[in-house]
Amino acid sequence: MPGKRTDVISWDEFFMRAAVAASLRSKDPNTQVGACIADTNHRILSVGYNGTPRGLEDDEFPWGTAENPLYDKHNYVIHAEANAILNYRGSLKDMDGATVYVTLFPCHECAKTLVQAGIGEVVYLDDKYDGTEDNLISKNILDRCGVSWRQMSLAAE
Ligand SMILES: O=c1ccn([C@H]2C[C@H](O)[C@@H](COP(=O)(O)O)O2)c(=O)[nH]1
Ligand SMILES: [Zn+2]
Repeated sequence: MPGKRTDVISWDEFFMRAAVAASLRSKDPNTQVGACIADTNHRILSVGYNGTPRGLEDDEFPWGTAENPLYDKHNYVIHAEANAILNYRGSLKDMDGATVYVTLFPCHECAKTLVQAGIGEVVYLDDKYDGTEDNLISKNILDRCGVSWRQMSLAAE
């Protein structure tokens, strides 16, 4: 009898690759973010990426930053983590203790939202805003609220 395959990808890699796949849908020319929420039974609950709110045409959208807040993408884009939570159609109870896999370390607004949704762990790929005020606040929120965070990497193909 042939043995089973053993060189399968880990759960971490599986969920992070789902987050990366979601990020490929983002229209943001500067930073594409994907998020994948997996529960404690290794089930994917939801995925999301950074994009415009439904109804706001992302082809006509000004995807840059601007001094005038009216024309700055940051004031319009829904973040990947928020989209992943909002895309979920089940009970929020399912998110208790779940892990979010994100391609970018969550901002402080997302950190608050993740905490409030019951997420227990954040696994991220990139932390390109490490050390900024927003990033420090985010880490402070996660630490104080008992949400653990760790970085992982994906092997290049
Ligand atoms: O927690 C986060 C933080 C940021 N994003 C999104 C929002 C924007 O579309 C980009 C950031 O753009 P920059 O040009 O790098 O400022 O990333 C997110 O989805 N989640
Ligand atoms: Zn955010």
